[in-house]
Amino acid sequence: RPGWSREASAEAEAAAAIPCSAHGRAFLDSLVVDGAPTCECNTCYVGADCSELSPDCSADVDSGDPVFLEPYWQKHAASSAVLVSGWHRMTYKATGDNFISVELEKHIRRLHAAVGNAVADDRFIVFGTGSTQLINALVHALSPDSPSSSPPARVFASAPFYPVYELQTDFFDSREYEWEEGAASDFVNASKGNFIEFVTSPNNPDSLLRRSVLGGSSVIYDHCYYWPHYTAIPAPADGDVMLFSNSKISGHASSRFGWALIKDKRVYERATKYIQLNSMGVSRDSQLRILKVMKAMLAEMKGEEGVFEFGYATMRERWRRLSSLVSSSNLFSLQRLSPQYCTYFRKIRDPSPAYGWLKCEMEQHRDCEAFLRSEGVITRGGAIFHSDSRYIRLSLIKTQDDFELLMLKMEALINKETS
Ligand SMILES: C=C(NCc1c(COP(=O)(O)O)cnc(C)c1O)C(=O)O
Repeated sequence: RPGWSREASAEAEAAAAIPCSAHGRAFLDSLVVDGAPTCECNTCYVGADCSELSPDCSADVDSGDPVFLEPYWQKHAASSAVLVSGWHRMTYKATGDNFISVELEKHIRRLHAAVGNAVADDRFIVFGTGSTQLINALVHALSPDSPSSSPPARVFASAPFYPVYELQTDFFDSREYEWEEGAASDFVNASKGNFIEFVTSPNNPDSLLRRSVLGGSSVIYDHCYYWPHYTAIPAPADGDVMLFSNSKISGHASSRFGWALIKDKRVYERATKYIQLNSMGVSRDSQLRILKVMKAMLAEMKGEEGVFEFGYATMRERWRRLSSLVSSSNLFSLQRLSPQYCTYFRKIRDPSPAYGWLKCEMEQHRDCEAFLRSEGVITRGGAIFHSDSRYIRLSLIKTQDDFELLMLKMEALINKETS
């Protein structure tokens, strides 16, 4: 079958060549008009080629949609592309047990070793459709496995926390576990009960490095952001249960790929069974694509062209600009982050968080989300993270257009309020 890939390659190159100004792109599966994929524009940009900026359009910094890395992959087009034949891996089987690609597992372990952000050697691994699918899988795996004879596990996180932990625990509503409201300190002295604590480090929404309040073996460490673009890596994470998401590493949230590193064999077996019953593993097409992306990241590791060097430079500059603007007025304040030694970069590195955790300091702006929305900035309100409505989260990981629009609106707002 020589030359069978020529048509697929030509199709992909043609879509990539469709001009969408610097404010959009066309994909192979974009909406087709007159026989060709159409441009998908960044927020507020319109027109066939995304070249027009809509007047009075709000900056949208609500979701943690990691598109800030798109330019990196456009620059590394050749090393990150993969061409899928029509007969590629049609079987349910993968090369390893539990629907796992052996090569992808190998590369994940190489990535942790190269970055030094987690102890992976004596850990089992479970793949998930996004780390989102693993959140409830791990709660199940850490809960009592005979709910009729033991009380449900008490699941909690310290505010402000990523709301999906509670939303899933309530939604799946099992006899094995239940969500506990309240501050972690409420539980520290409680003797009874099997606790499951979520510890997000760096945390979403405030990007601070965190430790467990309870300690012990039933802590789910969510290290979704524990990578050099967002934080210093002081030492390899060494928790019994650690959750990672490729969405925030390479930016490919669309491939829905995450993994858990688990020390205890029984916990690993229960999480694996959950994934088998829930989805029979992660799409093998996604595993193939993420394998190619990981190979590309590892090939450029520590070089000028590394994804972490690119990501850090981008996020550090965004934080520098935002924090400088915010400190120029007394309307707002941001979380305090200080430079810290990073074992990956082998230097003290500046803050470069994925999110700004902004407080509206004025009494009249108590509902900070509503105030900023009225000024043309769409954010995620603090109450969603079980915090005060005086706080809002600003996503700093979207496109450069999104960040520039945010800065434009914030500058105008600060100038107006302080003139
Ligand atoms: C997209 C967003 N969060 C993703 C996320 C996830 C889910 O990521 P996945 O794309 O499902 O792997 C898990 N854990 C934390 C702490 C997260 O922040 C968000 O907060 O806007």
